[in-house]
Amino acid sequence: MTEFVSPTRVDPPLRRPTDPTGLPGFLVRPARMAEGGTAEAPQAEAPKATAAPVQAVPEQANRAPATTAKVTPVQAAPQQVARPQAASQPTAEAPAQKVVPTDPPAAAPEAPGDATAKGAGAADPVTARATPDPEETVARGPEDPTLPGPIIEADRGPLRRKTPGLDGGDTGGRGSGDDGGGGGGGNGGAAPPRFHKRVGPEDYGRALRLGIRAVRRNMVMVLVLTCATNLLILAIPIYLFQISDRVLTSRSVDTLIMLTIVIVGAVILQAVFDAIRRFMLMRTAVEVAARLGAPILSAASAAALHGSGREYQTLGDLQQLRGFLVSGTLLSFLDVPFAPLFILAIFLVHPHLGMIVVGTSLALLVVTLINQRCTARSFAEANAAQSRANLHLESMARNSQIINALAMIPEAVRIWGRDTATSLTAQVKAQDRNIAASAISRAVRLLTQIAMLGWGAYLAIQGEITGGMVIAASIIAGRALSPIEGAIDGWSAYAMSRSSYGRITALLRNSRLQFERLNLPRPEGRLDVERLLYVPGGTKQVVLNGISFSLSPGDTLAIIGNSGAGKTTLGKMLVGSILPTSGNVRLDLMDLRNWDPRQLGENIGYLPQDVQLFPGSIKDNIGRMREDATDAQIYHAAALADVHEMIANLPQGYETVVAADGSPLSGGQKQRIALARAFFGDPRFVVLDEPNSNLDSAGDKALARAIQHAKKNKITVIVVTQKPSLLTAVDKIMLLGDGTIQMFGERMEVLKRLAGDKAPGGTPRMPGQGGAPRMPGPNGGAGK
Ligand SMILES: Nc1ncnc2c1ncn2[C@@H]1O[C@H](COP(=O)(O)OP(=O)(O)OP(=O)(O)O)[C@@H](O)[C@H]1O
Repeated sequence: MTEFVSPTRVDPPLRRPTDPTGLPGFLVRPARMAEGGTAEAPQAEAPKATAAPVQAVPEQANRAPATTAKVTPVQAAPQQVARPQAASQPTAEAPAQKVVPTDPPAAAPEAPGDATAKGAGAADPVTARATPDPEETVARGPEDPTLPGPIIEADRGPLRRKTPGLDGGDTGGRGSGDDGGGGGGGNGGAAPPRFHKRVGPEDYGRALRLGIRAVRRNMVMVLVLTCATNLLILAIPIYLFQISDRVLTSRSVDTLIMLTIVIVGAVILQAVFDAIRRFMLMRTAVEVAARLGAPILSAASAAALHGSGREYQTLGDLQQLRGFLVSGTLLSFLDVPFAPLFILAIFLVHPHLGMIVVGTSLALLVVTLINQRCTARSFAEANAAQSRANLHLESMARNSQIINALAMIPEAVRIWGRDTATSLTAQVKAQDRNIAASAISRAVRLLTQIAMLGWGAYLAIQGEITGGMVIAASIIAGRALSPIEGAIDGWSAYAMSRSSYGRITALLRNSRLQFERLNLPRPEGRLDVERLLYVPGGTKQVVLNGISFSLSPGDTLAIIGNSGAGKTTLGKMLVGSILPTSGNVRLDLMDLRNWDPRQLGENIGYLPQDVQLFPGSIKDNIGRMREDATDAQIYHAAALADVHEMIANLPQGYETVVAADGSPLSGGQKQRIALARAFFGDPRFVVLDEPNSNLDSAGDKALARAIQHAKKNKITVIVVTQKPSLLTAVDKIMLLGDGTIQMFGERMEVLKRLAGDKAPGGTPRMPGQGGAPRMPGPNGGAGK
């Protein structure tokens, strides 16, 4: 299975805690029924735990008093407690309605194409779990006083009870419709219930702090080793000094041997320490990349809600930072603080020589500062232009086919070349100055050594120091100045890494704290949209204005309207992929922003207008790249989108690998696989944006069946469409115009109002099909 970059949060597999097999619900159902009575008893005896979520939501309930009783999780709980008894009773009395669960192999050959059409057919895993099981009812006992609502356990989130009315499809319960849906447990059956493990909050600032702390911790050790290395560097000049001034004058072989042994030990130790600090820096770089990679990617994805996706480039910044941590430049920077120590040693040899080195160091410092000032802006320009070029490159890779087909290669290359050239020009400008600064610093260093030797010789002639001292001081001066020179050489790398670090910290610090959210019971699919306003960032264009409407669980709504009316934008907002400038989108009363994002995603299906599949197998794509997606769930979703037969005809079937451009699938096939992905896991609320734009008649039928299935299972569906054919499948229609609701109501009612603009043949003319639809008055029926 293709590895999918995972965010920092890792959710547990979608398995029942009591299900050691991990098989999907409908496969293990019979065994479960047998053990149901005992296995669930401990959970049923946790009334206190149930009380927690019940008390948690009244505030939400107050916001929409008219309908709270039906859908508020809080208030649904008592109903859930009562409902299974009521639901189980008729089922027990009417065993003929029981659907015997079947294995997928039995279902598989029959399911394609007619899985839904069979309705309550035994082979359909959807319906197999949709009917309450009398056996389970008997095992539990209809008089069971502890019958369930969702239970929130201390650290495992809401655990859905395995009662017929609550879990795994409660067609009976939901069929009545008026009981509030029983907490939204019904899902058509095949998907196992969700269990949400509570995980710590996604605090990017904390991840950054931990990353910095890891660097600091290692750096302390690296600094200790650097200190030791630099001290040991003094061994060679001292050795030279001792040889020339002591051994040669005393002609003592013993002293020579002793000194040589000591110096060899010091040099070996210095090499070992130096190697260890390099090892540590390398591991520090890896640790930083490992600690910050996932938070950066996660924060960049979150930031893409408001931005252009440019934040993804921050991962490149992390690479830059990692490279700097293992570079020689950093070692030079680390060695620079020890330069005063060497200068002190030279002072001890003779103050004049010390003064020469101090003067040189100051000169080098000035060169460094001038270099920094002269190159900073150019390096920043180079970075910015390189980012633009990279963005363009990514878009070229995505649109390679269009570029080829329309012979746009010269233009694409020109745009990339322009940004790259800007970047390179700025880099050359900065590097020119950098090279000049390096040359000056190197010349200064060499001149310093000449000055030291010359003046040292003079001092030796005057008898103030010995010849050995002159040579030793010259070597020490070289050691003192070389890290300064190295720092100047590597200034560009340092400047770029500093900018990278700035972008990383800005992203992680500015990202909204992803604090821990209560895992709610599975939503029923009630949607409340309140006064949505959307003005894209950096523009003054009002794309959506005052959009308010509500849908009950199981409602199907078609959004129609001319091109540019705001349909796609509204669809994106309804699934939380973009955030409104003001207003709220609530699923089961809770604002989308306040849902646990992972839980929300699992309960939402979305088919975007511009279908993109991930590079990976068809199986992975349908299963939303989840590692815990079961084969049964994937098959169920594929059967629902009627794509199983098409997949079966591919040489590798479900294991067929889809490339980044979607090949080898056709546009329609991609759309149907994306439809299967949208319905994967039986979400409670689905938005389909132009779902049939590429579909043939078979695809259209599959789509109608999927919508039918959604209706039957009380899944709320919104379809953005330009095609009249889909309107027959929906209950309600919304006409959007210039970002506002022009009409909203029951299908027939809206169609009648549109009928004033009839197309030949009596079909109401769709907006955008020539001629504007007749618009109602200012109070055009929009709203709840
Ligand atoms: N991020 C954005 N920045 C600027 N304008 C935007 C942005 N998003 C949407 N718009 C504008 O909002 C308007 C509505 O766009 P949207 O894609 O929602 O229309 P639509 O009704 O789905 O059209 P179509 O049927 O052609 O897909 C367009 O004029 C579009 O340019």
